[in-house]
Order: sequence, then C-alpha cells, then structure tokens
Amino acid sequence: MTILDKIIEQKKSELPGLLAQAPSFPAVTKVRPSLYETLMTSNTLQVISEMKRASPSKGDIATHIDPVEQATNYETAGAACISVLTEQAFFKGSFNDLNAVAQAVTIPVLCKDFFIHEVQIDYAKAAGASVILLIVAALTDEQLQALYTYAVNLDLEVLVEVHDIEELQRAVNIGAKIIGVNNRNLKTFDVSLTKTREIAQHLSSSKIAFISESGIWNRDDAEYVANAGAKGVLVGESLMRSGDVQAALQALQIELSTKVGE
Ligand SMILES: O=P(O)(O)OC[C@@H](O)[C@@H](O)c1c[nH]c2ccccc12
Repeated sequence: MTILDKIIEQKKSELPGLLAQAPSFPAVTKVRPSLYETLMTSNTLQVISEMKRASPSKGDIATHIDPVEQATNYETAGAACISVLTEQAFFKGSFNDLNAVAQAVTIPVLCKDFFIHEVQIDYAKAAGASVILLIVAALTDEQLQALYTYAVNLDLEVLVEVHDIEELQRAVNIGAKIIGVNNRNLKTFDVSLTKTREIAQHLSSSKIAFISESGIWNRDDAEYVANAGAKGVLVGESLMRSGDVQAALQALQIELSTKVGE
C-alpha cells in the first residue's frame, strides 16, 4: 500500500461523517481574483504559498504556527494564492484553518486535500476556498471528470495534479486549465525538480497554466522550474521553516521575461 492509498482509505472512512451534516462555517463572501488569470497575465513567477503543519514524509514541520498570521505574511509578500492543507490525519490541517485564512486574506485560497467525493467540495466551498486540488493519481477518469465539473459549477477553480505523462494526458482530456506537476514521488517521497522539465516538454497548449509543486527551497530552484516553463510554484515546507517568511517568498518571485533560453 502506498501512502496515497492509505490517505484515500482514511478519506473514505471520513465520508459518512461529512455526509451526515451540512457544512457550517462563518460565511465568507469575498470575491477573489482568478488564480488562472493571475498566472497567465503575470511576468513574474507566481508563488502559491502553503500552510503546512506536518506531512507524512517529514513528520512535524511547524506545528506552532498560526495559520492566519502565516497567510497574512504570505499575502503581504505578494503571494498569488494561499494553499491551506485541510487533511487532518496525516497533515494536521482542518477546514477551520481554511475558513480562518479565507476570512483574513483577499487573494485566492486553495483547499489542499484529497478529494474523492462531492461532499468534500461542498465543505471546501462553504469554508471559503476559491480553488481546490484534484490529484489525478487518486481518481478514476470518471471521478476526475465528475469532481472537476462539480467544482467548476460551484465557481471554484481547480488545480489538477499530475506525476507523469500519462496523468498529464488525463488532466488535459478533462479540460484542466491549471495543471501542477508534483516533484515529489508519492510512493518513494523522492523529490526531483527534473519532473517539472519532463512534464513541461509534453505540454501542448499555451493556454494551460503550468505549476511546479514541492521541493522548492530557494531562488535557484525557482529559476530552474521557471526556465523549464512553470508560471507558478507551490511551496510549503521551506516557507513554513523560514525565519523570514516574506524575504523567503520574495526571493522566489523570478522575472519570467528574463528567463534563460527564451
Ligand atoms: O512542502 P513542499 O515540498 O514545498 O511541497 C508543497 C506542496 O507541493 C505539497 O504539500 C503537496 C503537493 N501536492 C500535494 C498533495 C497533497 C498534500 C500535499 C501536497
């Protein structure tokens, strides 16, 4: 069993609880900018900054950090979007974290979870998300299409996560506009930024906003993935561990127009 299999089992066990009652969170009525538009129109590498307390591969990362304070720092530093991990059993997140962050910032908010059922999308929406993540490796084609359509009909944007060329094709087939490659192998936890280059070479449409996810620690890493074709990066651990969150984030905002090789 891979870690992804284990997490999906856990998610399945939580569905009856979610289905038993309607989501109830303090209302969030903000209209946020579109993440897709931000990615497609900006000349700098856009940073999706993550609130991440812990993970299965690293254990505790930063359990003491206040999500609202962290998100506010991210927004002030010019983040394009705040990603909030809401998965509880492995990442120590919650929908309450998401709701608190959604109240506090005006930029797009990504609900980072393992979606296998529509009810989870209802919770994400009610808690204030404007973007959700769908992981191709966790879903059948039918589930992927159904959840994608369900989210879009709720006015949510969708970041579709892939790990290889075959998954990229499945993402393209459902019409995904924002596609992220996870540089972390979910079976071995190995991280390699070359994944970004490999997937980027197979992107056929310039209308896709392409994101590089995981394992980005510094400006060199950001430059590498920007040169490979990424319009944005999804960064968790390095920002959570940084003593100067704003400086660490700003170091990643590479000018895309000065990219080597373009
Ligand atoms: O902490 P990192 O290496 O910067 O990674 C952030 C993000 O990419 C990672 O948390 C992530 C990418 N895809 C996911 C899917 C589920 C949970 C977490 C993730």
